[in-house]
Amino acid sequence: MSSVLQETTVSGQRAPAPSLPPPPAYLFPENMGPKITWGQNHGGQRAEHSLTGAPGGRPPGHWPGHHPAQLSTSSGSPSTLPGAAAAPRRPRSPAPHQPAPQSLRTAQTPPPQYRPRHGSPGAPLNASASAPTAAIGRPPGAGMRPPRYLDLPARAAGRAGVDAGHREAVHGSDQPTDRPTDCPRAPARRAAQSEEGSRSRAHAPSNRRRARAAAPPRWLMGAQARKFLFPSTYRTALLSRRAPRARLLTGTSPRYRPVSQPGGPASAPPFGRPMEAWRLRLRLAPGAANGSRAARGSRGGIGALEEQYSPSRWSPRLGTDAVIQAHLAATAAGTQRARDGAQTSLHVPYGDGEGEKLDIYFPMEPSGTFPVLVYIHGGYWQCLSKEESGFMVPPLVSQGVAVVAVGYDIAPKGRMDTMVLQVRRSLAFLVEQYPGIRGIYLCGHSAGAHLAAMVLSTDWMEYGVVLDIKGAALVSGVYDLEPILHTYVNDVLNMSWEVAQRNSPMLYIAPPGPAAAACEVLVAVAQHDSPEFRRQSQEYGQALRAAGWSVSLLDLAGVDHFDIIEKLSEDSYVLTQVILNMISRA
Ligand SMILES: Nc1ccccc1C(=O)C[C@H](N)C(=O)O
Repeated sequence: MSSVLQETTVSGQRAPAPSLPPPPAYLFPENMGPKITWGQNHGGQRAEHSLTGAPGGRPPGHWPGHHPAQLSTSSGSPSTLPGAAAAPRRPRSPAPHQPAPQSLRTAQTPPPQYRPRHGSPGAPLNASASAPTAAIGRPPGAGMRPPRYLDLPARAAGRAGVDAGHREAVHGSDQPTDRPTDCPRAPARRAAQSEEGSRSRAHAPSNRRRARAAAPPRWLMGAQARKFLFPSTYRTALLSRRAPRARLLTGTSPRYRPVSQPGGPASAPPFGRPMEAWRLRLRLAPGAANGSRAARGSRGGIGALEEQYSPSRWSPRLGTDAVIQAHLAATAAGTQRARDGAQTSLHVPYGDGEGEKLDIYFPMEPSGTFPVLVYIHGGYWQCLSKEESGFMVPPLVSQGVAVVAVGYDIAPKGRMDTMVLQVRRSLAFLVEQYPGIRGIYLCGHSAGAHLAAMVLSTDWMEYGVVLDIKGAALVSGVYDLEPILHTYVNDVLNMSWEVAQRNSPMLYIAPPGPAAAACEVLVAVAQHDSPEFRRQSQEYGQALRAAGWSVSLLDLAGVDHFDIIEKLSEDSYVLTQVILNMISRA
């Protein structure tokens, strides 16, 4: 691979959309004024190899509203992925779905009139490594480094404008983006619809009635699905209702022994230990109990953690709800296109369970044997399905690679242990049933990257097969589940601390076995993933490498948590090319 260091991100500037009827502001609190993007320079990063632009020769700004694909990788050393502490976010577009004239500009610094909404995208992945507060008050012999994610307040110091961004998000004069769309197969939502569908609609506000003509009404959805899919809308309600999570978790985890609650007796720390500084950060600021946003918000503690684990809040492209809707739409449409264009075997059962099915997309010109890319979808273990998991098929099948989209039982039906087991079993099934497979490659996104990483740490003896995974692309994944316990994501997953531990690939990194010695692992993360997601990828990649795996860390510029994977539907996307390269090299 040639060695070209990227210099600048060229960005498209969107014009303000023509005036649209104003929606109730509370529906879309995240959408703010005109959108400007700016890029970042990864100079100074030790990059073994890197790519710039679209391999297909498309001009910068080819993807509507996207940066040209850029990638910098670091495969030779456990170096830090480049951050972009100086690169602020662009404010919201009033109508992101409007065609955007691409006036190109390069910018190293943000225009002064724009404040970052969530601080620094692409913040250095190791920003907290030297946080001096980390060790304060640690009891002697505890021998335990506080989890990095609890350094959020310290790291938030570099996130100028977070609070301001929140205030703006809540009180700003917002403009509509897209209507809410559905997660087409989300069981929680389906159940909610059948359960509530017969209720009278007379109580629906009239503005929602209008939206109903084209989209299922959000008030018919179950609370969990609503919260998950429309985080910005739900957030306000959530803040006023929910008990502080730190309190809910107390006692469940040895690493999370209760801290004294606000107003509680500070002089009587639980378990007779002095209170540790990092635990104190789990305390909600005074006033949290009455649900004030300022108290629970983004200044640290649980509020900051939830923000870090809400990928939609970090996208510079679209508002929180809109980016999720766009993701659901893009993945579903892409899958439909793939099914129309490829030879398939759909809904092949790999187990007895209803959800234990997989879709196979065969290569265009099948030869006797072919490599297979097994795709494991994301959706925070509670959304999406294999029905939205074929969008990356066309560029792969045209190059002689089969694709298998694995279905698994998402929460609440599926528990974490079950999901991991199901995905592992699907792999065992494949090698048993299809001896023609010439090499298995994994690709997982987000929660799917977590599951793929768990597959990497499988002892296949237990499954009675010899499984030779030749490569894995782990895209924007979560590899340590413990922080998830403290966020809304666990409301549906309901993981205990033990479950989170035994399903954290970060804690089960074994040296590659003889079969895995040649396995190449790509750990990819988006520039506009949250610092926590970026940290997780970096630390997992480094840990794998330290254990002897062959790892490439990929920091993809100009993409967020969602389009980092959506764009696998494009031949010219840099990650598509990297994956195809990985497969052809083996
Ligand atoms: N990964 C997803 C895939 C599909 C639909 C939603 C998600 C989310 O992660 C939603 C999360 N509540 C967020 O704030 O981004």
